[in-house]
Amino acid sequence: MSIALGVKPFEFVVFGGTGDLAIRKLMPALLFSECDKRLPEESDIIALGRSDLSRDDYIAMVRAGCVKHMADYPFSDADWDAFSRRLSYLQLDADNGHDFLKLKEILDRRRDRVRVFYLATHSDLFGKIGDQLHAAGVITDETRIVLEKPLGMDLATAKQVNEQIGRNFREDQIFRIDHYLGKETVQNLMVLRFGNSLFEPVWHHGMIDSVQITVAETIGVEGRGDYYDKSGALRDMMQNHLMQLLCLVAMEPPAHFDQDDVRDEKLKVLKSLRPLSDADVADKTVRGQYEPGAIGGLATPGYLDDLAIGESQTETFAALKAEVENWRWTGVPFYLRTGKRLRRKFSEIVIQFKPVPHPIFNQAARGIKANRLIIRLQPDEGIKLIMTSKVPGPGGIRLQQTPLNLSFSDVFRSRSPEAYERLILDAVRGNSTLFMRRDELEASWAWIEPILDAWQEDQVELSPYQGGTMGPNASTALMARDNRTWHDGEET
Ligand SMILES: NC(=O)C1=CN([C@@H]2O[C@H](COP(=O)(O)OP(=O)(O)OC[C@H]3O[C@@H](n4cnc5c(N)ncnc54)[C@H](OP(=O)(O)O)[C@@H]3O)[C@@H](O)[C@H]2O)C=CC1
Ligand SMILES: O=C1O[C@H](COP(=O)(O)O)[C@@H](O)[C@H](O)[C@H]1O
Repeated sequence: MSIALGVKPFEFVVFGGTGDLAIRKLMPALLFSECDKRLPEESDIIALGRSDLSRDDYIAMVRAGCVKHMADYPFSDADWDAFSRRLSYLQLDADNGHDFLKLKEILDRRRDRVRVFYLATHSDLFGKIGDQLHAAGVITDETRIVLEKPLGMDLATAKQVNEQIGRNFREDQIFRIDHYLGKETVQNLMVLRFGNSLFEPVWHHGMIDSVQITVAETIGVEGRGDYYDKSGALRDMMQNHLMQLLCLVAMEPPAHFDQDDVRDEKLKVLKSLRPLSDADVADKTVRGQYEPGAIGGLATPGYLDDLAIGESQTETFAALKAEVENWRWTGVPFYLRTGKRLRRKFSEIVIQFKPVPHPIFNQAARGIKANRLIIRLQPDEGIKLIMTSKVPGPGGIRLQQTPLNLSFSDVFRSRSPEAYERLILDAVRGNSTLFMRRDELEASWAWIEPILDAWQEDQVELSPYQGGTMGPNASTALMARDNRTWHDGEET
């Protein structure tokens, strides 16, 4: 491997450098890039936080995080030495303009480098940090700002943050991250659709019955309870990751794989979503909260126990039915669900095709279903096409569902990079194809908003579910009303 193409020497400045995201994801991603020799020699990482830490303290903190979170791919001493030489720590409070002048002093020593300000803090600090960076005079032409999700808590606050950031940065300098877009399999979804001639001709309401998107987690809130209890599954996962996946499945082929064309097409999908009335929210959405249960034979606490609180109306599970109102997708429901403390960790997109128009093999009598394309995002990344085949034998024609299976780990034997590795380097490059544009983000909030409002007013009951199940009964009922069932990731 050699230095990643188009990556110029950079200063990577992480606000929230002591936080969970930085320690668990960002630093390991940068270290992975170091191990792969993708980072230019003259590039440094400056972590910022309010904690009073020496450089050595901070380096020890990052090392412990990398050892823990890169356990499957241990790094060498030489890689660690090269990486840790790049690291420094500066105590900085977003409220303190003087701290930003100290940052400026450091940055002024390396004026010619690309500057990436990565905001891994709560989004209510974004506007203030942008203003402080401007006041300190550290925003150059070659500066990018990366904004973590969720950006805002609803449409109004998202617009407000966008306005605040827009005061100091041009849109092409702003990188709104959704780490799902950096996942290899999510990018592969675009390649599957637009790099093969096979799928596009069948990718429409004439051939497709329905689409399911599931992001199931076994973990609970894992020490992020303060954040999570104000956010919930709808803001934490649905508004961003699952909506982005829906866009990638539903969008028209862009003319080019570039930042404007791809994002224009995703925006069109969001604008085509059928708006939800109060009655729709009651009928087409489900909110749940996990109770004590068991996963893989181990007892798991309930959400209230995890947070050590007596009461909360925050959802840890969300499911909904969306409809894309355009020529391609008319009449095709998109079912989306996500939740914590579910039976298994898996993320997948299931394209359910329609049955053959005229059955000659008496499929129904044999329980044979129509074709299904299962795009497995994680774990065991791959693609499975469920086909109907003849069981070998001289007797009559007996049918069986069989998978055509493409496992990425079998075919591509190299390590599959973490989403943040790709996205961080894309931000350095200034390539925002895999980041959300302002209009896209706001369109997504606008569609979700009626659900947020109705749930806030308790118009949809918060249904409990046992940890280790696949969510509340109401989620099964959402599908059953349409004579469908969730695909729980276990069939052939
Ligand atoms: N953790 C995760 O898995 C994910 C997180 N995110 C998003 O990333 C962001 C950060 O999340 P996470 O790391 O979990 O949060 P944490 O609470 O773990 O970390 C917050 C960070 O912000 C810093 N901070 C807080 N207030 C200030 C301030 N006034 N001035 C300067 N720094 C400040 C803290 O510094 P210190 O403690 O030193 O004061 C700390 O480094 C959030 O927006 C979250 O939604 C997105 C996807 C996944
Ligand atoms: O953004 C988030 O994503 C993680 C799930 O990410 P994955 O890459 O492990 O699928 C989720 O746990 C977290 O709550 C959320 O903020």
